[in-house]
Amino acid sequence: MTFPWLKGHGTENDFVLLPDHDGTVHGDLDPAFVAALCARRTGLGADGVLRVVRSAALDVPEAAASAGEWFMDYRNADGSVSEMCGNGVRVFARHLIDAGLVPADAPVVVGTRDGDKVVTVDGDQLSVDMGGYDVRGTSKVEVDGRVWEAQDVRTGNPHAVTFVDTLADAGTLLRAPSYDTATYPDGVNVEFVERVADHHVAMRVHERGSGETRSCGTGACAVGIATALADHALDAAGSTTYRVDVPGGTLNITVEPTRVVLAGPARIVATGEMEWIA
Ligand SMILES: N[C@@H](CCC[C@H](N)C(=O)O)C(=O)O
Repeated sequence: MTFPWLKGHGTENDFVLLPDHDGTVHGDLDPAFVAALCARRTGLGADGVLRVVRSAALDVPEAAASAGEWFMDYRNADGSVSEMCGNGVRVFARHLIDAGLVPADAPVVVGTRDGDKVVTVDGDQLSVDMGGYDVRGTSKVEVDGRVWEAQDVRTGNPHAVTFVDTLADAGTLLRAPSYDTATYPDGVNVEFVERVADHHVAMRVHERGSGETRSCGTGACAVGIATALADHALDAAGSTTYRVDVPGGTLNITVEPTRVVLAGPARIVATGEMEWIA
């Protein structure tokens, strides 16, 4: 059986897109198949999979509640499900526009397991209103025997944001940092943040289900929120913007009291028809 696929990325957080408009091609999307597709040496290689499916064709409550025609069925590289992917939803919207599945001149509503997200396009920048966030307490994360305090920030999915002197402190990140399983019973994405200048930071991330990646949109939002709060930077209008450099590029994060907006480039780089024979 052959089926369509695309490859895309947002600041080098890369995805295989699987158009499955009526949910008839990939069934429930087998986690083992996702992991095989994403494998860097033996598959196509990706940080995750974005299944492109009509909300009406997917039997999950968030799809039933969505006002958007299209639902981003997101999976991590190990096949696990996550609630949200900030870079993924921007790449997803890029595809919908390029493929003529939505009008190019209007905001794109995308259903996700974290609720509907609205993506707008301005030149090569795609911005997504990520909606509300939740700042909780702190816990510890550990890498190679070094322990840091981490801020618990929820941007649809769980994040532990750690400020370090230099990003090299995070070591090779070949294995997941240790974290407090009572705080994060479902696992966590861990961000390491180095200050660069006023309203400008750099980060590395170890993603739950995908390992170290070159960028993480929800993670950059969590970093923007944690840094803005640490800096008491919300201005009189209650809004501030941080530049967040990731290994794969630059994202801009606007933090407001009740929502966060993620902006950056998102590209489709290849498209084709696949026969999976592995
Ligand atoms: N890279 C994504 C986040 C993907 C989900 C994450 N690994 C999780 O399990 O929560 C992004 O751009 O936000």
